Amino acid sequence: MSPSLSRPLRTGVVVVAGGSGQRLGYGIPKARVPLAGEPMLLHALRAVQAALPNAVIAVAVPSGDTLMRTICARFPGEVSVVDGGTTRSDSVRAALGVLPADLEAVLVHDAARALTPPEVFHRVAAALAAGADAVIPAVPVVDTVKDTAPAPAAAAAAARVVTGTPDRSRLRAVQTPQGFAAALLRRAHAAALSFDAGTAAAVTDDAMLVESLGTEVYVVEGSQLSLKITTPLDLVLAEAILAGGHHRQEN
Ligand SMILES: Nc1ccn([C@@H]2O[C@H](COP(=O)(O)OP(=O)(O)OP(=O)(O)O)[C@@H](O)[C@H]2O)c(=O)n1
Ligand SMILES: C[C@](O)(CO)[C@H](O)COP(=O)(O)O
Repeated sequence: MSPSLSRPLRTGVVVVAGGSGQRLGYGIPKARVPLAGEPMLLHALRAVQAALPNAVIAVAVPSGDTLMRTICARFPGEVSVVDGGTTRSDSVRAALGVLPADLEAVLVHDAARALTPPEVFHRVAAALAAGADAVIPAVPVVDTVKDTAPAPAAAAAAARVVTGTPDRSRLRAVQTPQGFAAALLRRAHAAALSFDAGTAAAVTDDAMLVESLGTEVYVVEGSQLSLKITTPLDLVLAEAILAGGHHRQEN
């Protein structure tokens, strides 16, 4: 923990939009896929700007994607744009590189979480201002979750076998924006440059990098509205949320 400050922190927001959206299967980068008639990235940028109007924004887009750069250039607000990388972490690192060096806090947000309510950004920012160095939003896991392993060859009818049932009350499904003391996040991403390919591929969020430095990561309440649009069904849900005006009512 850092000392609590009674003023807002100088904050940057990285929006990662550099993925290809294989699981959505539109054949174009996911952040360009229309949601209620507008690219997902535009929804995400509006959410960031509405929640944190003074934040400096950097967006990682797929390398060479001029359409995504045009979306950012037309956005009413200053947005730096950078080519993303092969992995999500590479994209975060690239965007961090174009944010001002004197920021105190950086939030990292997925463009794919286009409907994140302002309250979630505010909870993360408030925890950082109160002295936390790493903060993630999360929601309780509602399914029963099993640990599994490949099934023995004799069990030909099933591919996997259950090895345990974690206590669900302790589990959380993690979302973005994830917020960090800026220097800590830069250090964590610099350290990740020395990971071997397997370790790097297993990194799915920024908190993992900070955890590997031994820093405590705090959890604040996320939102069901902050779903990550990953599959076609997620897109149907996001369209329904917008059509029904549900995005204006948190949780
Ligand atoms: N090399 C990458 C991979 C992902 N992302 C971003 O990270 C967020 C979370 O990734 P995910 O939703 O998994 O997006 P994709 O990688 O595009 O999806 P898929 O795995 O289905 O291809 C998205 O906003 C995505 O654009 C990125 O900036 N650069
Ligand atoms: C960062 C993240 O959105 C937190 O839920 C998630 O881990 C991104 O990774 P994914 O593999 O693209 O789901």
